[in-house]
Amino acid sequence: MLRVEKLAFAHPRQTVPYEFSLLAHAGEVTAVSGASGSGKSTLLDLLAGFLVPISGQIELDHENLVPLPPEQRPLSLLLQSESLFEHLSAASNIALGLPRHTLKAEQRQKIAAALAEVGLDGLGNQQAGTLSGGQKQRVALARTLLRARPVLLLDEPFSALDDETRVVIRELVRTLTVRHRWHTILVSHHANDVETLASRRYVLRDGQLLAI
Ligand SMILES: Nc1ncnc2c1ncn2[C@@H]1O[C@H](COP(=O)(O)OP(=O)(O)OP(=O)(O)O)[C@@H](O)[C@H]1O
Repeated sequence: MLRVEKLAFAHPRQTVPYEFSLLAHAGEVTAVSGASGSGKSTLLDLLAGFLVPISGQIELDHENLVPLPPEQRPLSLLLQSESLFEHLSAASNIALGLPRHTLKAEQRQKIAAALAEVGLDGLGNQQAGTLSGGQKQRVALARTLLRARPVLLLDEPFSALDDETRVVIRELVRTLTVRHRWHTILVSHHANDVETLASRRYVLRDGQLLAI
């Protein structure tokens, strides 16, 4: 379980600090919605370690994550339009999720398995810049698979997709979350995404997360 407890933070000139508390379970999508400027990105930045809290806890299965720098935190971040290296192949982008010392044969096998799992069989050699928006999100999810980190942070991950692709990628996120027991935190303005995916929901209002 991911437990955020009274995590406090204030931006410069912010008079009343945020105080975030949240529970997210393995194998479930936990949604956070809220008005523009309510602090959703601030929450994700705190979880990812890009911002340092004043006080409070972030615990994953009782391990305190607050002292860990971003690269050592057991989480992956997936954004609206994924930052792939466009000149590299899909497979090379996915390989970035593997530890550096991984042997070539093992790399090939793991990349092929990840490509198959996200429905991109046979597209490993295609240059990332030539993939569709949905295919790019699949590549990003495949990279996340290989990173094998138990927390997935999603920041409006479906916003750049057309309606049909959105439904398919949403289902893929759900399937992978359940299969790999990820603690998936979805930040979204879209009621439909929240309705269809989330087991737990919070709304960010007046600097706090309210369970709804
Ligand atoms: N570096 C900063 N310095 C000062 N204030 C900041 C900084 N970053 C964000 N803020 C302010 O903190 C508040 C929350 O911003 P944040 O980006 O977390 O909101 P959000 O809910 O993600 O908004 P949106 O949905 O529009 O992306 C806003 O009022 C914003 O102006």
